[in-house]
Amino acid sequence: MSYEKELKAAKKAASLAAQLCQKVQKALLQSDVHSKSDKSPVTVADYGSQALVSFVLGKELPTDSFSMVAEEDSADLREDGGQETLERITKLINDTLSSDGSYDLSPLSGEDVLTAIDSGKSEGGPSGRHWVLDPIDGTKGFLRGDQYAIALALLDEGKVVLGVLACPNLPLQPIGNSEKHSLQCQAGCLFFAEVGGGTHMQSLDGSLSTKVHVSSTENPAEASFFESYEAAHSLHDLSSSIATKLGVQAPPVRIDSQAKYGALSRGDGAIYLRFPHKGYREKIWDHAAGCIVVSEAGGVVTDAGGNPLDFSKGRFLDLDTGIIVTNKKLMPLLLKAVRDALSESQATPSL
Ligand SMILES: Nc1ncnc2c1ncn2[C@@H]1O[C@H](COP(=O)(O)O)[C@@H](O)[C@H]1OP(=O)(O)O
Ligand SMILES: [Mg+2]
Ligand SMILES: [Mg+2]
Ligand SMILES: [Mg+2]
Repeated sequence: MSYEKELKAAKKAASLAAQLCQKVQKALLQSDVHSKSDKSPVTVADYGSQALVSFVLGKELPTDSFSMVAEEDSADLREDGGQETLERITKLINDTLSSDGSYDLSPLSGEDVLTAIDSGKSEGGPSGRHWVLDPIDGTKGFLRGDQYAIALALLDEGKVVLGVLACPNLPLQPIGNSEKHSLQCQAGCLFFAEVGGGTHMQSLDGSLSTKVHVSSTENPAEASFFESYEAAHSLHDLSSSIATKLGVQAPPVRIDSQAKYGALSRGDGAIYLRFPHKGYREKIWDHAAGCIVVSEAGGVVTDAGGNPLDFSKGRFLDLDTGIIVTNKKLMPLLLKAVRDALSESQATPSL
């Protein structure tokens, strides 16, 4: 089955959401940042991106029944004091839509925006089609002026069939350890993948796309690895122990968000290690788009036990310990290094 029209709609939605986020990141005001009940940050751009993606998918695919599993909801915006924030979000969306000019419509109201945000409340699951959206993945990176991604995927009967990653601060050229990238001179990258069709990358301002492939290295000594920038999101000591056991020589490349999956899909590094602190439950929107972008580029994404990620279980991933990503040749060696490091860390709980 081809998902051509769905992929076209997803690329349009993620690109417009990226424009909205870029606008906010350029003029970021502290008043645009709020704390959610789990103390994680959320900004007008997270809400605006979610509403815009929902709105664009509805416009581009008017005949499809619409179900979406997305990170944000409108509860905080509906509370006393949320009105001013909602007005900012509504203006951002209307400005983005009117400068794009694709749709002939009257401006959206605050109520339209709340409804669009709440269209992301689906539970997903093994049957039917569900869009899966992280409107800003890596909000902490976004606030620091670093990497973030708009991550949109489509689940069909429990499988990820397409994924789009808009990475506004990721340069088109390969990234490595040393460079600090300037935000001014870049258009950013759009990665997209459809099941059986490979992974492609283009610039967010619409250049021709190129097919990308993961690194083909078989030699761990030549492989560099990605991990979270935030130590609170992934155990850096454990990654370092895995990398040492594997024989990786380069220091970790630490960047925020699913931009790591995008960078990996074009061979910037060969490995991604993600080991959240005990008790953290991974959400499907944090991996669905990244997972297909890497696997269609020839990579493998599994949990720490070597099992493929199962996106059919609802809003959460139900997995063994952590997530690891690499190419097919390195995966057996990586799995062994992970097993060894994990059993050592259980013997030495400070790791
Ligand atoms: N305590 C946590 N541990 C692991 N991941 C987290 C935690 N809190 C939030 N996240 C999510 O992890 C992802 C970022 O991970 P990374 O470290 O790879 O940038 C984001 O999806 C972020 O959510 P959000 O979408 O709100 O930014
Ligand atoms: Mg968040
Ligand atoms: Mg996220
Ligand atoms: Mg998010």
